[in-house]
Amino acid sequence: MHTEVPVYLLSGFLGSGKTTMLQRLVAYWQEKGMKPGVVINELGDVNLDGLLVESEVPTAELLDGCICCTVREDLAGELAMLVERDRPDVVVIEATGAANPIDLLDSATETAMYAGINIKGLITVADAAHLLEMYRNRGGRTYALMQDQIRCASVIVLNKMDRVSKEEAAELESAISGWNAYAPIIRTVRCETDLGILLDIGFSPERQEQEPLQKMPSGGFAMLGSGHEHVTSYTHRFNRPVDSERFQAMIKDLPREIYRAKGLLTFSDTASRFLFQYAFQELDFIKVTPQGQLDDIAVFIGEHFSASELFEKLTELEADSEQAEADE
Ligand SMILES: Nc1nc2c(ncn2[C@@H]2O[C@H](COP(=O)(O)OP(=O)(O)OP(=O)(O)O)[C@@H](O)[C@H]2O)c(=O)[nH]1
Repeated sequence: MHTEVPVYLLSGFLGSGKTTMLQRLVAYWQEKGMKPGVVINELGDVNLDGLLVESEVPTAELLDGCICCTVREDLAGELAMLVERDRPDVVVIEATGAANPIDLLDSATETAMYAGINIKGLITVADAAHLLEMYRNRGGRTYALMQDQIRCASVIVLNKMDRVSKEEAAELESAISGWNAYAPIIRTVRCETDLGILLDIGFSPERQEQEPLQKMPSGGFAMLGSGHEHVTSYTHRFNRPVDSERFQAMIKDLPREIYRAKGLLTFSDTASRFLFQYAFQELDFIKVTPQGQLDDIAVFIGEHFSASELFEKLTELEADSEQAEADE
């Protein structure tokens, strides 16, 4: 007889720190001698987050669409297959930052009916600085989506505490408690926290009995269902290595409507390849050695931005880099 596999859902707006949390959870379970499985959903058509998860971890990918709508049916199939094929002890599903968690919960709960899994609950990771800005300016669909993600959470990880003051954190916590009075709030930098405590306080059986997953403060549902058709993505495949400094200058100059970008790049002026991450005006690089043949690629995500303008800028960057190299 198989026991049910516990499944945790990981939500949070684009760039909030979900993959950072996913890596910590995987390491935590592995340290305990468990075999975790992961389901990764990306808006673009390549799995860049997968590069950050060790290759021996059983992984299912849902690319080029969002769990809560276009790849909804695939989630059920992929999750059931992962459980059947790899027999993980625990599964974590990382949704795209644009996912509406209610639809995600709905889809996962449906799968639970036949796939031998037990949905434990939802961890929502929030970028404290980004959320604060949205909270102060109020309004907009991004803000509504961030609130939805918090409303549905079993536990809230208030991440990027290095980017807000103590007073701002307190202001945020009081706003968050107004949206979700039940979920504990855990303050973190780079999602670093005692995961034993996080999983315990967020998902103990007593807690779930008192507060079923979909229970939200009254009126919560009225705000939901906004969808995310306003969020668009553009994927660029590079034809040649680009100059790292020119690339950074281009990223710094991106319009505000583009709030998230990530990709895998070969620079003309460095030896190794890099995974770049751009989230809410912060740019990060991680050295990577991808397995197999992976092209240089960048995915840009935002609201109502011009893909053709971006395409032109990137093509220009490639041409400039080629010229700079020829001049050397
Ligand atoms: N300053 C700061 N940066 C952080 C923190 N946590 C994560 N980051 C950085 O924020 C960026 C986005 O982190 P991810 O974990 O990829 O975020 P995500 O939610 O998975 O992003 P999407 O996959 O686009 O939804 C990366 O460059 C991280 O290194 C933090 O606490 N403080």
